[in-house]
Amino acid sequence: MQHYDLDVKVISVATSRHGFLYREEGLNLPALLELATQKRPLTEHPGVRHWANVLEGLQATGGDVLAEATWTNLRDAEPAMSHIRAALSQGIHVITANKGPMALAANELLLLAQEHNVQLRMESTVMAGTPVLSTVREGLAGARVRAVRGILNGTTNYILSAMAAGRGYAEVLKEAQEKGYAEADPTADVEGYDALAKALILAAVVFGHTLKPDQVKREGITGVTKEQMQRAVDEGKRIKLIASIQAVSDIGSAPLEARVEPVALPLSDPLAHVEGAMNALTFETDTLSQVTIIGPGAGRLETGQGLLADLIAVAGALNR
Ligand SMILES: NC(=O)C1=CN([C@@H]2O[C@H](COP(=O)(O)OP(=O)(O)OC[C@H]3O[C@@H](n4cnc5c(N)ncnc54)[C@H](OP(=O)(O)O)[C@@H]3O)[C@@H](O)[C@H]2O)C=CC1
Ligand SMILES: N[C@@H](CC=O)C(=O)O
Repeated sequence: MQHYDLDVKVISVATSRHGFLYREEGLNLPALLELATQKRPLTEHPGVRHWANVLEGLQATGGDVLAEATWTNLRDAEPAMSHIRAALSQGIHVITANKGPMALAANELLLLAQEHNVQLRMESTVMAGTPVLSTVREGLAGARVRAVRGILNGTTNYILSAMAAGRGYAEVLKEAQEKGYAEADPTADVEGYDALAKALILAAVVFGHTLKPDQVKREGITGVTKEQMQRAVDEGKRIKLIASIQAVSDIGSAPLEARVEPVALPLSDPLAHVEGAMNALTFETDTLSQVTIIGPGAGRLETGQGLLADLIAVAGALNR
């Protein structure tokens, strides 16, 4: 991190099986990874304090930044919601890849961050490390976004791309899970809930609106048959899971119309050519017409990139 003049010390690590570990002088990450690989308790790391309960550990210790990457829960966003609320209330900056709290309560949590004078950043929640949210926040500052439309789930795009090449659904889903693209429960991917969550996050970040999950029309890809895929290919089309949001009128705070559904796209549509775990999002703006961002939408390294960019942004603000 020399390039950024940044010296990062990881003082806590928490997981559901190992609880919350803390060492003020910093943890030895290669040693922790080695323990995890050997399926040994992380408490074997020398000199750590330990809490079985993550929230108790967090409240008893502290730090500058919490990186929240527990599993995404789109029903009530727990346990991440409690972790994020606790950290922000303690004056700790939060960076997160977790879609649950951002989909259900982005505006409320951003307000909480503001009240405590800390940052809440969430780049990885939409298109993993591909910089969509920072583009909206910084690159498109001042432009009016009228609509967004794109491919927001890597797992389903990976499955649909392979099915278009003649492969079977179940085999490819297993592959997407092995590659770390799918959610802990892949129903969230294939039934369109993950793309819906990202649409809710975009509604909050791009349009400043809080949409509820039942305000988004949702259809996943489990109903897409091999025959439909083949027919689309024969007609020069590709079936993609498309998420779209648009303001219903041009007036400032107009309500939004949002949907997630499989669509047969003609090859003249750039989204038809987005393959595998790649994602893409087109912003319809008043000043630049269309701006499209294409990049990896899933994967552990790709998600880590988004968290790293958020961490560097938080550190940059701390150093000013
Ligand atoms: N993978 C991807 O492509 C992307 C993922 N994301 C999001 O990033 C997050 C992490 O993804 P991924 O690493 O793939 O997910 P995993 O399901 O592989 O890991 C989730 C982690 O959360 C830990 N955990 C669960 N409950 C708790 C708890 N109560 N307290 C502390 N830790 C807990 C688990 O601990 P343990 O190991 O002990 O079970 C596990 O280490 C998810 O929210 C996901 O939706 C976002 C964009 C892309
Ligand atoms: N399961 C998600 C991971 C990233 O958000 C996906 O497949 O896109």
